[in-house]
Amino acid sequence: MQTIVLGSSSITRAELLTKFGVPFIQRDAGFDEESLRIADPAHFVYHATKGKMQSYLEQYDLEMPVLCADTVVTANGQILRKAKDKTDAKRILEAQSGNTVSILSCMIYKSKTIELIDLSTTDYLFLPFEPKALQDYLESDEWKGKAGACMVEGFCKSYIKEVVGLESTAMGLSVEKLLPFLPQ
Ligand SMILES: Nc1nc2c(ncn2[C@@H]2O[C@H](COP(=O)(O)OP(=O)(O)OP(=O)(O)O)[C@@H](O)[C@H]2O)c(=O)[nH]1
Repeated sequence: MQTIVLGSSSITRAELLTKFGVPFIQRDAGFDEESLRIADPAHFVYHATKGKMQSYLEQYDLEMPVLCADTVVTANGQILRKAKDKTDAKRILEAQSGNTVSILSCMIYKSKTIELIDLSTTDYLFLPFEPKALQDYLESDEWKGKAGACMVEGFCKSYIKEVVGLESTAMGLSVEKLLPFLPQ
């Protein structure tokens, strides 16, 4: 399979590509999502991904195909981004405890011949987070750099009562949907 560029600084996205056997190099696309003033989660995650791709293409050519992505978590109609600090992480996680949470991931894959845009959602119904476990998670700092301070494969896993959608989407990259389009 041809090597692609992961235009993202995300460790989790790198781990997902590795898990699915996709050869890649990693470059930060260098786009500041904080510049976006968009309230709708789907619009936000699409324009953030588009911004990352545009920023990448201002710096690099398409000799190698490139993949950019963005992820947001929503609960009660609010966008829950990355937590600024532990207090913010507590607020964001408490908004998800015992609640229905949607995690939206958009990805744009671009080569010389094709462009794929995918926006997928994974919906969770979480049981209430146990207060001591939540406090331990907050102390762990594992929530840092994660949309919604959420780790569906980690802290949140034991609280999943119902799920509809891919785990990879919830972790930041719907790899299964990309695989059929990757050059062999
Ligand atoms: N491990 C883990 N990471 C998650 C989960 N949900 C979201 N993330 C990560 O949270 C981050 C969301 O922030 P983004 O702004 O989309 O991406 P980023 O990490 O800042 O990286 P860039 O693509 O360079 O912007 C991504 O790295 C996702 O992979 C999860 O359930 N588990």
